[in-house]
Parts: sequence; structure tokens; C-alpha cells
Amino acid sequence: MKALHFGAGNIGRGFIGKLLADAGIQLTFADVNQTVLDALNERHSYQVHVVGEQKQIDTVSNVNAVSSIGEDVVTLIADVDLVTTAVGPVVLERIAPAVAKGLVLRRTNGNEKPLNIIACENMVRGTSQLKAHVMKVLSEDDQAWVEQHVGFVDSAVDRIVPPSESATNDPLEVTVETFSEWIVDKTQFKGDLPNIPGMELTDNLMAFVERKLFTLNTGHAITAYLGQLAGHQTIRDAILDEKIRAVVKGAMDESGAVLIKRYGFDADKHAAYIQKILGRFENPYLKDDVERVGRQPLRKLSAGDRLIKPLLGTIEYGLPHLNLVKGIAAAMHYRSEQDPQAQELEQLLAEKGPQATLAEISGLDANSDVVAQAVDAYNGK
Ligand SMILES: NC(=O)c1ccc[n+]([C@@H]2O[C@H](COP(=O)([O-])OP(=O)(O)OC[C@H]3O[C@@H](n4cnc5c(N)ncnc54)[C@H](O)[C@@H]3O)[C@@H](O)[C@H]2O)c1
Ligand SMILES: O=P(O)(O)OC[C@@H](O)[C@@H](O)[C@H](O)[C@H](O)CO
Repeated sequence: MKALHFGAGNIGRGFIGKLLADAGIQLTFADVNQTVLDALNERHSYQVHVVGEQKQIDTVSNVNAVSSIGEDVVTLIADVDLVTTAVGPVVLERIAPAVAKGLVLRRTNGNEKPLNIIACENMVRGTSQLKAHVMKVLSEDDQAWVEQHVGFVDSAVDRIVPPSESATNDPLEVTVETFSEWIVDKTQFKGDLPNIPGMELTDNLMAFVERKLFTLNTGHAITAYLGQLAGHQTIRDAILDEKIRAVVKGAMDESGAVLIKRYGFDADKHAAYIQKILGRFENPYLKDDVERVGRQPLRKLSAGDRLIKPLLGTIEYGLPHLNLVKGIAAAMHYRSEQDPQAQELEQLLAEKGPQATLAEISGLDANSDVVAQAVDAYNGK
């Protein structure tokens, strides 16, 4: 089996790429970072430090790399059995034209083997969004061929992988937590279902995606935003701050109440899921900066993402949301010199004030009670 993986970053090298290579799949990474591409093509291997109470160093071998800009990826898409991505939600649209070109070449070459494409991003049904971008640029004829031969498979992906703290400045080394979970929608595959150790198949993906995104990522983001406000540099320091922990746990409980109502999760098992996540945030073996976890605040404050979507659920079911609102207010205070979205947020706040800014970014009604509550929290009331 051959696979092409877009994005040789933290989750690409530290989780999805590792899992595919470990399964004996012939793996090529596609990226735009020339340093990473060159290192992969010189060594064809790299080290993954798996850290937790038990530590181990795994070597991922027999991997290649190509630039994702150019014809190499097009040729590969015409040939491989599996395409995966971990590039970040905003980049999916940028890789779609190359994916479309590769699919047209596959059809021209008469390659009728099933191909499956799986986006491994922190978003709800990211692969379906990639599919929409790809279909947009195809002719009707090609679209029909793609519908028949290509599976666009949505997934939920969970493993905390901060940028490596390599003592050797190795651009390929990556440090990951022990926990990992990759759940894919088995109803969307074309051809035989794959048997890849570490990939779990489900016919109930939405429950898993929302459980992960609106528990772990909701709590993670609020830890980052409150952490930065309180002057903490890392997620561990932030979550060990009792005042922050109470709000984070409260927000995960509020979001959890929505998930329990929507998907019928067992309340005790969900409480245990939250406890386990709090432990993962505390991991003493990982250095995860609040600035990585808080990155792209406009995305995180958008209507379908980890802060607003759970809040909308609490409103739908008439449930409490005090802690979610505190998290949203803290997100509006997020600042980062490296992050264009943080700067745009700051500019919007300066131009329009918190009420109009929050309404514009989140799609919430500017005159709603909840926006008024968030503005009060933002103003420290
Ligand atoms: N790091 C984590 O803990 C984690 C866990 C679960 C899910 N995710 C999700 O995985 C995705 C990637 O996150 P990450 O932390 O690995 O980020 P990252 O920045 O470490 O990796 C992204 C990689 O994509 C590459 N890239 C950018 N534009 C590209 C393009 N046009 N073509 C090919 N490659 C391109 C970058 O050079 C980089 O190597 C995100 O959607 C994130 O939400 C991350
Ligand atoms: O990748 P983002 O920016 O969507 O979210 C930041 C972190 O919360 C995220 O990367 C987590 O580490 C990850 O989702 C754990 O599975």
C-alpha cells in the first residue's frame, strides 16, 4: 500500500505519518518547508520521542518527501492508495487544486483502484470540506468519476504534539504524548476497509468528533487563553493554577452536558473522560506553550468551533454556560506577535469594540444576552 501525507509537521510526523509507516505503508510526505523536506530525503527516517511515565524513542523509517507545490504530488495522487493531511484547517483549500489535478491524472491514466482521502485536522468533517474545495474545480464528468472511485473519509484525531524541544536542533525530531486516538468514518471508504493498527473505524463519527473537539479542545483553548492572561507560559503551568482549572473544568462540564444530551453519552464515563484530559494537560514531560494552543483565535471563536458551538448547544438546551462565556472573553484578550489572527482580533477590538467584534467573529447576535455576558466578562465585570 502507498500513501501520500500532506503536512510533515507535529501531528504529521508525530502521529499520522508514524502510524502509516509503522503499518508498513510506503509513505511520502508533502510539505512546503524545504528544511524538513531536505532532511527527510537525506535520511529517510526520524525519531519520535514518546513521553509519559514510560518513555521510549521510536524510529520511523523508509519515508520520502516531496514539495507540495509542483507536479510531484499530482503524480503521486494519481498512483497512491491513501492520501492523508495534517496541514491545518485553513490550508485545506490551498492543497485542493493539486488534489483535483492528481485525480484528473488518475482518471486519464485509467487507474480505477479505489483511493481514500482522510483529513486529520481539528475540525468537524474536515475531509468533507476538502472534498467541496476539490469538487469546485472539477468538471461535471470528473466529479462523477471521483464520486465513484474516491472515498472522502472524515476523521477525529487526538494526540498532543507540541513543537519538539530537540537538544540537537534536529528539524525532524518530534515529541509526543503516549495517548493517541484516530477515529475514521467507515461508511465513507471506497474499496476494502483498511487494516491499519491505531486507526479505529466507526459508523458514528460525529459523536466522536464533537466529543473530542468540544471537550479536549474546548478545555485546551480556555486553559491557553486564561493562562496567557494570568502570565503563564505553558499549558501545564496554567492548568495547575487552581482558579484557571476551575473555569476549564467548569467549561468542559458545561460543554459535556450538551454532548450528553445530544449523543446520549454515559455521564460517569464522560466525567472520567474529562478527568483524563485534565491529566493530559498536566503532562510534566511535554512543554506546550499557551501560544501554540491559543493560535488562530478567529478560527477558535468562529461559529462551528470549540468555544461558540458548545455555547450554542447550552442555549439550545437551556443549560448553564458561565464558564464557557469566561473562556470566550479570555480568547478575546489573546495576543501574539507571531499570529496574524491575533493581530486582526486586536485591530477589530480597537475599531469596533468588544460587542460588535464578538458578534462579527462568532455569528452570535450582537444584542443577545450571551454577548452582553461575554462583554461584561471581557471588561472584568
Ligand atoms: N499538534 C497537535 O497536538 C494536534 C493534535 C491533533 C490535531 N492537530 C491538527 O493537525 C493539524 C496540523 O497541526 P500541527 O500541530 O501538526 O501543525 P504544524 O504547524 O506542526 O504542521 C503543519 C504542517 O503543514 C505544513 N504545510 C503548510 N502549508 C502546506 C501546504 N500548502 N502543503 C503541505 N504542507 C503544508 C507546514 O509546513 C507544517 O509542516 C491541525 O489541523 C491541527 O489542529 C494537531
Ligand atoms: O491545533 P489547534 O490549533 O486546532 O488546537 C490547538 C490544540 O488544542 C490541539 O492541537 C491539541 O493539542 C490537539 O487537538 C490534541 O489532540
